[in-house]
Amino acid sequence: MSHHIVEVQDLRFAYPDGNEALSGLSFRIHHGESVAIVGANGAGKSTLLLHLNGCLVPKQGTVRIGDFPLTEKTLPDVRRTVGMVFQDPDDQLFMPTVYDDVAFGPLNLGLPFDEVDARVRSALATVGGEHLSRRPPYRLSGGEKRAVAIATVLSMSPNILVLDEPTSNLDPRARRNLINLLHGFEHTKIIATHDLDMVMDLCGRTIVMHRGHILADGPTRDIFADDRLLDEGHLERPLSLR
Ligand SMILES: Nc1ncnc2c1ncn2[C@@H]1O[C@H](COP(=O)(O)OP(=O)(O)OP(=O)(O)O)[C@@H](O)[C@H]1O
Repeated sequence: MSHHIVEVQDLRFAYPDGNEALSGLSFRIHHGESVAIVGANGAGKSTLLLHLNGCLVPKQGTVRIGDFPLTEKTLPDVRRTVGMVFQDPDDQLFMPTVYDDVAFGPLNLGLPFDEVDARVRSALATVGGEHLSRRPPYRLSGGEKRAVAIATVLSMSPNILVLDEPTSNLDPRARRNLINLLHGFEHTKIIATHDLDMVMDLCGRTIVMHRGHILADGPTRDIFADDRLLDEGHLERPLSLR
């Protein structure tokens, strides 16, 4: 597999109403990097992430995941490689029980039942959610739903984890647990977030988006030390740096 595990070149995207959300983005992310995507509301973060696991297939520009250019044909390969945790866990949980939700992906891969069961148990244990196994997802709290949504992705053993606003609506303890969990995930992580303190803690590299463009891409510490850049990107220094 290519060591440029994610490669985006001149990616452009407009929603059907003509709203241009991505105006020509290019970057490469290597295996094992932990990269934050930050920027004001409407900067294009979620739209970019949707292109990384093929929820949106590039029409202008290219996305490469490892050895595969992302096209309709390579979608199954890309989805096996990239695990996407959506902004709203309700978009990810739809089965009658937590167990069924976490088992859904591995079952679809055609894995034998024992292997599916082992993956479900391991993924739920990783997020501290074994006790939720038989519960209906719609009855869980926001933080519990988030943990289970992450388990549904971990059970697929992805090489790349893409998370959209993973700490939103989490209480401080749940947020800390999630950050610890993500520290333990050694593969590539790409995280869109407004939680700049989490970025300081977790991501060595930060990409700043502004109105569909990349405003800056570099070491997180350098980005957050640049007041002019923060101002231009409508961002504020993380609390831990004030
Ligand atoms: N379904 C849609 N139809 C039309 N325009 C959309 C749609 N979804 C998003 N947009 C627009 O695309 C642009 C980028 O939105 P996007 O959700 O990617 O931003 P974001 O950086 O993730 O924002 P936030 O921080 O608020 O989640 C915005 O101008 C937004 O209004």
